[in-house]
Amino acid sequence: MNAIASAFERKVHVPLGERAYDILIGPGLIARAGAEIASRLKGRKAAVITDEHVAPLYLEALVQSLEAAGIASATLVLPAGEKTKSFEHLMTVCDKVLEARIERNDYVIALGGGVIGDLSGFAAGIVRRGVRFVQVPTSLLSQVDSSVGGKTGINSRRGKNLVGVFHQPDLVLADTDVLNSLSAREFRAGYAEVAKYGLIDKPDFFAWLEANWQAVFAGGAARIEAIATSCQAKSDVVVADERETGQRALLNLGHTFGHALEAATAYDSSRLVHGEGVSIGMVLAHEFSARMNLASPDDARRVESHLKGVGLPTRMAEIPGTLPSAEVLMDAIAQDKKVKGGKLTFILTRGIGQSFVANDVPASEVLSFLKEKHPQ
Ligand SMILES: NC(=O)c1ccc[n+]([C@@H]2O[C@H](COP(=O)([O-])OP(=O)(O)OC[C@H]3O[C@@H](n4cnc5c(N)ncnc54)[C@H](O)[C@@H]3O)[C@@H](O)[C@H]2O)c1
Ligand SMILES: O=C(O)C(=O)C[C@@H](O)[C@H](O)[C@H](O)COP(=O)(O)O
Ligand SMILES: [Zn+2]
Repeated sequence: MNAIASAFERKVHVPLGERAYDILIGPGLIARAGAEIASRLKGRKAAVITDEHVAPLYLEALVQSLEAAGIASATLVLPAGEKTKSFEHLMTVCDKVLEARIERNDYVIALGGGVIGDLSGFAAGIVRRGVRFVQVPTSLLSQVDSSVGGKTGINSRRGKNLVGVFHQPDLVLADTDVLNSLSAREFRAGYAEVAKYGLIDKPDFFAWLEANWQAVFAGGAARIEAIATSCQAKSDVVVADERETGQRALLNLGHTFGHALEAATAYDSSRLVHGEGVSIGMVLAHEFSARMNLASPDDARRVESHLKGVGLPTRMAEIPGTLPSAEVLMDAIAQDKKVKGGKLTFILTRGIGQSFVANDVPASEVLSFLKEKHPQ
């Protein structure tokens, strides 16, 4: 059992009382996963859930590392892509966890991106009314966002992430080596959520990204720095408002529009992936804020210029295929979990790094804005 950390490793602690946990970020963590889990937690059985892209690359190494630490594992390999966040696959995961006789102190381990993390975390939250959960995030998006904070769930045909529970992980192991096998498109999609933290309330981080994004894409110290800064930013927000009764909604910057676009493309990852929807959504949120005279249009131009510069889509017109009408997009927005008393909540901004939660946003303003921006 080798539990020696790399000199580059970073740790972010999420201080949530009895639900507190560590996020370890750095190279070589899959090989050390068994040792890290066994040194912190008691269970000796795991159900490892992964997808068909990640399994051939990293499943065996994880299973061996668990075995070396005395943790026996059952494995389940699911299809890759957003459509896997479904009731059908939730049943398959729950059944695998029960078949493997995972007890409450044993683990569900999610090895993969946010799709596998959200789905497996949901299963871990409901099987036996909650078993332990370890995240081994393998996409940039899952390392900077979805593995942290305990939001789990699946999509419904009525909208994105509409069925789920809060279930915090017990440990997050973000092995930065595995990002080298991620496609350029998926790396960019994850980067949208990194930029999001700057745009919420860290203007200096956004400026740092504008200057250093090429180093972040290249790997090495700048990448680890960006991941650790993102995890710390997310942890701070989650600790202040774990169940999104208020300020956690800031993490939804760009998501009200983005989620409507994901639903409008029927969660077809070949047309739009989550981070791309967030990129387009963040530009729309900045433009809408300018239209409401809350922010300067220059800020929206700056956001678009950076996201476009790294190769992300920033306009609805860039989504392949035909989009439904602005009215249909509004229907999806009406299902958003932030809606209160039928009134829309949006994350708007007064400028770069000055986002705020706006309740009671007039639906008529949003509709006419969407009609203006709609490509067809
Ligand atoms: N729970 C949360 O707080 C939260 C936060 C943000 C996003 N999300 C959710 O996360 C999902 C998006 O996550 P994602 O972008 O990771 O998508 P994903 O899980 O679909 O992963 C993206 C693609 O990359 C592949 N992949 C993952 N790691 C790889 C690796 N190391 N090498 C090669 N291929 C790899 C996957 O197989 C998949 O094809 C969405 O469903 C979104 O709603 C949840
Ligand atoms: O953790 C959060 O809170 C977030 O909003 C993070 C988002 O990046 C993420 O996409 C989340 O799944 C969206 O949550 P939802 O409640 O809008 O479904
Ligand atoms: Zn997101």
